[in-house]
Parts: sequence; structure tokens; C-alpha cells
Amino acid sequence: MIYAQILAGGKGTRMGNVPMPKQFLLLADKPILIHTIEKFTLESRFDAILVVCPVDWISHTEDLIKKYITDDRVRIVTGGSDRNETLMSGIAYIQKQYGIHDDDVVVTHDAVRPFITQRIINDNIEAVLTHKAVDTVVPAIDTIVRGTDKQVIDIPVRSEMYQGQTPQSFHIQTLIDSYQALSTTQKETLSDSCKICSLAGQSISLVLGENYNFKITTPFDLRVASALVEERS
Ligand SMILES: Nc1ccn([C@@H]2O[C@H](COP(=O)(O)OP(=O)(O)OP(=O)(O)O)[C@@H](O)[C@H]2O)c(=O)n1
Ligand SMILES: O=P(O)(O)OC[C@@H](O)[C@@H](O)[C@@H](O)CO
Repeated sequence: MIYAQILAGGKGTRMGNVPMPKQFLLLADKPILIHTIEKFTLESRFDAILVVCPVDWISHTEDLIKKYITDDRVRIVTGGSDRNETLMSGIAYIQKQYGIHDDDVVVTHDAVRPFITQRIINDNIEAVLTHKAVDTVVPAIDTIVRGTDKQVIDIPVRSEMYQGQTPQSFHIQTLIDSYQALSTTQKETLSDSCKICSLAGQSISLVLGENYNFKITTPFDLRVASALVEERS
């Protein structure tokens, strides 16, 4: 089976003083989350599309799905306390509802990256059918500096640096085994999901993303996203 999992379980604290988690904020005429779900419903190879959201926002998400989405592959699941707990909540749902088979894969995506393209989704599906883990990345535009809040530690060669986006896609059993092998300390250091597998020694295949596939994190990002939608309308 090929699953999609849209990670919509966050609080959006960096969006500042807003009445709801940022994935539910309007982008032009509909919520950011709906823009993203619509991109995934265009891909017929998904057997189910999981939307994993905060427990307090389940009924709100159900109302949005009823209003905007007609695809019966969409399933709403309760998220977790951090991004990877949300990811694994979705995996637990798959285990419970469908069981896990050795050829099962999942394409996981941030709900707040609404400008994802069918090409990026397709490339993730193609890659994850032959690799255990897949990361969507774009070449670093700015030089990456590694450091503390006071001191530069390293300035890696920019041509070897990428910025991670999503989707991040996985052979499901490999993801489960890799996550179960993590220590609590390791889990606390993670800001993405591919590192779960790299810590377990798995190689990660790269898919090229696009700068348009940016994550809406701050009020500035929302203004940019609104301008992009305006420009395309
Ligand atoms: N417990 C969490 C935390 C994050 N996410 C999702 O992971 C994606 C990327 O995370 P981020 O931009 O950090 O979202 P938030 O954690 O909501 O934002 P912040 O860090 O500003 O609170 C978002 O779609 C967010 O909804 C999630 O599903 N479950
Ligand atoms: O939850 P945060 O927004 O802090 O981080 C999420 C990002 O790491 C994720 O969207 C990709 O960048 C993964 O590489």
C-alpha cells in the first residue's frame, strides 16, 4: 500500500498571536491545510491520505474536510506532542486499521507546505518504492554556519549543503524499527523524520524539492504565501 500522511498536529507558536494553529489559517479563500490536502488528493496512487491533527482540533478538521474535500481516502488521526510523535501516531493508525505489510510505504508532508507540486510527490513515490527512506531537499542558498549562540564552530562547503523540506518518505517497517531503536535523548534532538532512519544506519535517498515548497512558519511566510496565491489567481 502507498499512504500519504499530512502532519498537521502542531501549535504554530512561531506564527505569533493568532486564534488557531497556523495550518488552519486562511490562505486566500481556504485554510492552508486544505490547499495541501487538495494537492495529495490529485495523486491517485495513494490508498489512504491521513491528516494528523491536534486532539483539540479534531472536530474543526472534520468540519473543514466536510466543507472542502470530497475524497473518501482522507482519514483524520490525532497527533502527538512533537512532530515525530505525530508521525508515529499516523503509523499506529495504519497498523491498527490496515496492518503493516513489507511493501507498505508512506509519504509524509508538513501541512504548512501548501505549494508542493505533483512532480515532487511523484518523485517521492518513485524513490520510496526502491529506497528505505527519502528526503526532499533544496540546495542551500545562503552559506550554512554551524555554531553556538556566541561562536562559529564550522562553515561547511555550501555546494555540499541542502535545506531539508518535506515530503519525507519511508518504507514503513523500516521507520517503525528505526524509531523503536531511538533513545529519548536522540528523539529530543530531532527536527525532522529522516534522521530517525539515518541514526539507525539507513541510507537516505534525495529528491530535489523547490524553493516554492517552503514551510509557512512565521507571519512573514504567510504574507509571502498570500502574495504567491494572489499572483497565480
Ligand atoms: N506536534 C507536532 C508538531 C508539528 N507538527 C507539524 O509539523 C509541521 C512542521 O512543523 P512546524 O512548522 O514547526 O509547525 P509547528 O510545530 O506547529 O510550529 P512551531 O514550531 O512554530 O510551534 C507542521 O505542519 C506541523 O503542524 C505536527 O504534526 N505535530
Ligand atoms: O517542526 P519544525 O518546523 O521545527 O521543523 C520541521 C522541518 O524540519 C521539516 O519541515 C523539514 O525541514 C524536514 O527536513
